[in-house]
Amino acid sequence: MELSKTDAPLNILVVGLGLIGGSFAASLRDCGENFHLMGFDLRDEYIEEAVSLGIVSEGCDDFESAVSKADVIQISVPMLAMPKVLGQLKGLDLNGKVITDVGSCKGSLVKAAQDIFGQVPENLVPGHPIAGSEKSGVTAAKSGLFKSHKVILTPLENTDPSALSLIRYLWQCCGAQVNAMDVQRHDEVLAMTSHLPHLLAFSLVDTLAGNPENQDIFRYAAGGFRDFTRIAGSDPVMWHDIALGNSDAILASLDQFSEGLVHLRQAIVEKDSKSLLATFERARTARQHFASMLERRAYMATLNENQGDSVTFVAQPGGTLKGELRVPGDKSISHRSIMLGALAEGETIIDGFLEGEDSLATLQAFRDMGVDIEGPHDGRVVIHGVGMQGLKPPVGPLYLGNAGTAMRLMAGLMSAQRFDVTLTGDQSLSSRPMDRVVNPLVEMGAEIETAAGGRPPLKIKGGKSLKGIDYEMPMASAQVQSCLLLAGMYAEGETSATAPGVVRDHTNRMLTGFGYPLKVDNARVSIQGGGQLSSTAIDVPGDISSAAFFIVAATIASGSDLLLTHVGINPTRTGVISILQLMGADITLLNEREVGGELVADIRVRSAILKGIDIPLKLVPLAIDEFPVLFIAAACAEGTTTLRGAAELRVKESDRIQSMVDGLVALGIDAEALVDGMVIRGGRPFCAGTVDSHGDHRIAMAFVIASLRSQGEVRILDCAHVATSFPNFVRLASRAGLTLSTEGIQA
Ligand SMILES: O=C(O)C1=C[C@@H](OP(=O)(O)O)[C@@H](O)[C@H](O)C1
Ligand SMILES: C=C(OP(=O)(O)O)C(=O)O
Repeated sequence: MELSKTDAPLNILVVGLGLIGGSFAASLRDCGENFHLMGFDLRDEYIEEAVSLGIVSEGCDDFESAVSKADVIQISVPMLAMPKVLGQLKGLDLNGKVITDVGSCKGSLVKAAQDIFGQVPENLVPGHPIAGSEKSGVTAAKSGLFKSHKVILTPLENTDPSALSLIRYLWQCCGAQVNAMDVQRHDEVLAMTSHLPHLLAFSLVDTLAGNPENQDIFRYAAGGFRDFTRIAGSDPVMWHDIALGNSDAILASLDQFSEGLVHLRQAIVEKDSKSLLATFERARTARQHFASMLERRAYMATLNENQGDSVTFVAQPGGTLKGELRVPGDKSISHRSIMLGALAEGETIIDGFLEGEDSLATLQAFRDMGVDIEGPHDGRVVIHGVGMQGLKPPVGPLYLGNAGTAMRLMAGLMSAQRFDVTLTGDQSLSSRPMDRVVNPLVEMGAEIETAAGGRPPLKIKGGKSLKGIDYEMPMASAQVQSCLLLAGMYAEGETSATAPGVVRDHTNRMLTGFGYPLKVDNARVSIQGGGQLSSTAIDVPGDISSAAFFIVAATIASGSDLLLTHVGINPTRTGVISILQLMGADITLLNEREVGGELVADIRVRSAILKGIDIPLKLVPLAIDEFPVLFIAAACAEGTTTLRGAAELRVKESDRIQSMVDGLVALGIDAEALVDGMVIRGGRPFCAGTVDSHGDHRIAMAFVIASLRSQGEVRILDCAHVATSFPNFVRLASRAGLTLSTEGIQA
């Protein structure tokens, strides 16, 4: 049924003028469309109130005549009263009308409709708005209650598509985000996310209220009690109906919860600190992960909802870098350590793990697939590996936040599992190309559905047998090569991936560390399927990509002398050092050593006068993540610096060529974008100004470094994502000698 383009209004009858029914009517009244809103309720005073508040324009006390006038009938009565209303509707002419409801349990509604009508009518669209309040009644009704809230519709196979689109449209008019879901899935999900917490709140308050000390308990109840029990003020009749209406799913989730509680109790009895800390930490990270997943944005931004993504860095001009710093763990190695540790037999202990959002997203994804992971606690993570075939199907999509590495590498692993998986990410990741991994994986026998243009989400079918391929990669990407090697562990025969040039080789090194053999022949890496991984200990060195900001900082800030300790100097990652040395930088590697298969050194940097260069093509993949800050170095160098062969920069967390050119120009630098690089004519100071990081962590940090040579304050917008790779950047930068503050929330 389409909304007609005639002047006649659409007649909408709301049956049950409580909080939800009243708010539905009020929201439609205010949306500017041509609706005639009618209200029916068994309580006359509710009808009168709804009319006098202007929530409906017609109060109806005769059900039959109200239904005869209605085009849409919205049933908003308590769950257990639904069958009665459906029974009354059965005897009436419902031709051309659309019926919908707002009940919290869809299974019982569908069953009642089946019992009453013989089969669920095609024009019945079951619905459930995920919004409410602990207040009830028509006086609590509020236009805007559903704005930006989710509404779940659970159409059946025989549901009339035009009825479904009309109901979808009405909820959209209320400002809601409408999703469709299977009836059973809806009830299971809601049992866990809504029904269980409500029952717990009711039960806790009831238990404490029965305590003889209750006066004092309630008088001194602090924030935790208030937060936890707010929903115990909800409508008892409604929750009685829900408890009985969705009893199977609720009992299952209550049992699961009770099991967790018994565990927790036991840990306290036994003074088992390890178990208590592990539970609390798992819960805390999961809470942060879910919060940002729901918002599809950075964790830090969700910590303070009022600030949204609007974290601004404010960097004051000048500064000198002195002393010693240790940057956080390597992001590439951290991702891989979780993946291989999870699939290994036995316990893998990781030290120096990067507690940044990207690697935490990988960690959470493996927890979601049933892997028991302790920590991170001061960089230590303990993974109880489940073996090559031990992952379990996750209950929902795996959310990978901002992390391209996580999505591309996991695409390889997930293509070989027995179950279906969907990989999703935030706005930035959702716009990055995935066909570079999807195409060869499909060639190996994987089945993967992407969104338009080969973008995420990736819907990966389980139960496929993969076959080894010999793949010539079109771009120098470690993510593509690693993805194919990981898939290759599960494929029949040999899988080879040849990169056009040198790419980072952490996967090769780590596979060797886990006892999985592979052949490396220059840029061609081959792996034989069917092997095993044996757990190991991993010491993650500091991330040279994070150290790069301070290497450039100490180079361009006069009088600096900085020591960066325990930094990974894997030769496939040191392009930034080679390029800066070609420009004249004073960088010395001290105390070079090998730690767990990776080279590590302390890096001493003293200020130097830089000159512009043509960046050698062969160094480009070895410095691919460091170009944002290298452009800052180039702006400080005398003469022209030219970069070519770096079109990959256009498909990182932002288009890093455009983001950097825009920012450099805004700060008075002569910079020009090329299709695959940039020309910078350097040697002048940056002027004061504001730049947009476009939510890209490396752009944000690069412009902080520019402030060392600026004539005034540099403001950098949209910096929350710095937490993806460098969670303590502001603290370390300030300690090293920059004057940096944040507006919004603390990074
Ligand atoms: O394999 C990895 O860990 C990474 C590879 C690089 O991406 P490409 O493979 O797209 O070059 C790099 O930019 C990314 O930050 C991490
Ligand atoms: C490109 C980067 O990471 P990813 O591809 O994992 O998002 C980066 O950290 O600069």
